Amino acid sequence: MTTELRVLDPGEWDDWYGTLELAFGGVPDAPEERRLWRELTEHDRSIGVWDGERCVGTAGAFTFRLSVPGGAIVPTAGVTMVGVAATHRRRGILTSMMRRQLDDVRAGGEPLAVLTASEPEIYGRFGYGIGAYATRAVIDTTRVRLSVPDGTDEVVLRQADPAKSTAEREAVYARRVPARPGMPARQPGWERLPLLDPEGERGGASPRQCVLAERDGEVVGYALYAVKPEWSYTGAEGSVLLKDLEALDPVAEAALWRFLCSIDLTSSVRIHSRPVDDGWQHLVSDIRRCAPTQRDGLHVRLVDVGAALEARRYQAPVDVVFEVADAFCPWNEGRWRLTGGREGARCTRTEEAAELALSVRELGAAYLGGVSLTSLAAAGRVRELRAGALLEASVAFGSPVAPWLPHGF
Ligand SMILES: CC(=O)SCCNC(=O)CCNC(=O)[C@H](O)C(C)(C)COP(=O)(O)OP(=O)(O)OC[C@H]1O[C@@H](n2cnc3c(N)ncnc32)[C@H](O)[C@@H]1OP(=O)(O)O
Repeated sequence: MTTELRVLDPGEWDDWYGTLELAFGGVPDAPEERRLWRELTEHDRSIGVWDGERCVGTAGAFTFRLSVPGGAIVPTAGVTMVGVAATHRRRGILTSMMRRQLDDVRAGGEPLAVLTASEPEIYGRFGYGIGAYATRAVIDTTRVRLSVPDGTDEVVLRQADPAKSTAEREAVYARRVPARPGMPARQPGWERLPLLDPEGERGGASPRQCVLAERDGEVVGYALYAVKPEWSYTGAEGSVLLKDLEALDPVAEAALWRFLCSIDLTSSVRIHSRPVDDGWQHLVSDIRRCAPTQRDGLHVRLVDVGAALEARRYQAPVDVVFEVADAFCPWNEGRWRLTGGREGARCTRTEEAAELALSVRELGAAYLGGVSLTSLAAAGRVRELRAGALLEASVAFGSPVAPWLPHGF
C-alpha cells in the first residue's frame, strides 16, 4: 500500500470530511453542523492521507488558547476530526498522522496538545494522559430539594432567545475561562458552537432554550437547555436536558439550578457533562438520587515539557527534578528541574539526580491539577526517587478548582 500524507487543500474538504463521517459510522452530519465544522476547519493545520484518489485518513487541529492552573491562557493545539477508513485500519495511518501533527505543533511553538477521545485507549501511546474528568448525573427533581444561599431570590431570571443572547452569554463565558483550568478561550466563530442544535439530534426534545440570570440589570449567568416532554399513565415525566451553564457568582449559579430543577411537567434534570467539583452537588438534599458518574474528558499532551510546566502556576513551592520518558516525542526525554510556586515557575534541563520518574503521559494527566501525582504513583506510574518529592510535587501540582472542558470539538 502506497499512501501520501499531505496538508488539506480546501477544495478536498468534502472528500476528507466524508472519510471522517464514514469512520464514525457513516451517518452524515446535519447540514448546519457540516457548515459549522467546514467554516471552523483550519485547512493549513489539517492533514489527510490519500491512497490514490481516495482519502483514507483525516486529522485536524484547532488553534486554541487553554486556561491552566493559576489563570494563564496557553497556546494549545486542539486535536480533532481523526479518522481512518475501515479498509485501511491498523496499518499505521493514525500513527503517521500523529507523528506529523506533533512535529507541526512543536514547530509552531504550542507547548500543549489536547483532545477528546472517541475511545480512551487510543491516545496514551502518543503521550496523552487524561487531564480532566466530567460528571454525568440525573437529578430526580421529584425527590431532591435544593438549599440555596441567601440572595437567590434577588436574582432575576429572564428567558431569552439563545442566538440573540450570544453577546451577554459570551461575556460571562470569557470571565469564567481563567477561573477554571481546561477551558478554551473563545476564538472567532466558536461562539456559534453552543447554538448548534440540529433538529435530527434532538431525540424528541425542544429546540435549545436559554435563561439569563441578572442582577442590577447586568447578566451574571446563563443556562442553555432543552426540555423533553414525556407522559406516563400517572402523569408528566419530562426531562430538562442541560447543555451549558456558567455564572459569575455562587448565588447566580444557585438561582439557575433552582430554575432548572423546578420547571413544571418535568421530573429530572439530565446533566451530560459538568465539572467534578460543581457546586450543584452541595445544593442538593440527596446526592444518591442524582446518580453521579465520572468519565474521561480532556486528554492532555505536553508537546514541550519545559515550556508547558513554566506556563502554569503551582499552589505551593516546588523544587523537583523529573526524569521524563517520552518515546514518541524524544525531545522531551531526560531530566528537568522545576522550581516555582504561585508567582511563576522555571523548568530547565539539568544533570542533577532525578527525584521523580514518570512518562510524559503522567505529566499530561497531572498538568491541569485534576489528577494527583500521588494517585498515579499508587498505580506504579510515578516513581519517587527522593523521599518527600512525591508529596511536594503532588501538592504543588494540585488545583483548588477542578479542570473541565465545557464543550466538545
Ligand atoms: C481526537 C479524535 O478525533 S478521536 C476520534 C478517533 N476516531 C475514531 O474513533 C473513528 C473510528 N476509528 C478509526 O478511525 C481508527 O480505528 C483509529 C483512528 C482510531 C485508529 O487508526 P489506525 O490507522 O487503525 O491506527 P494505527 O494503525 O496507527 O494504530 C496504532 C496503534 O494503536 C492501536 N489502536 C488503534 N486504534 C485503536 C482503538 N480504537 N482501540 C485500541 N487500540 C487502538 C493499534 O492497535 C496500534 O497498536 P500497536 O502500535 O500496538 O500495533
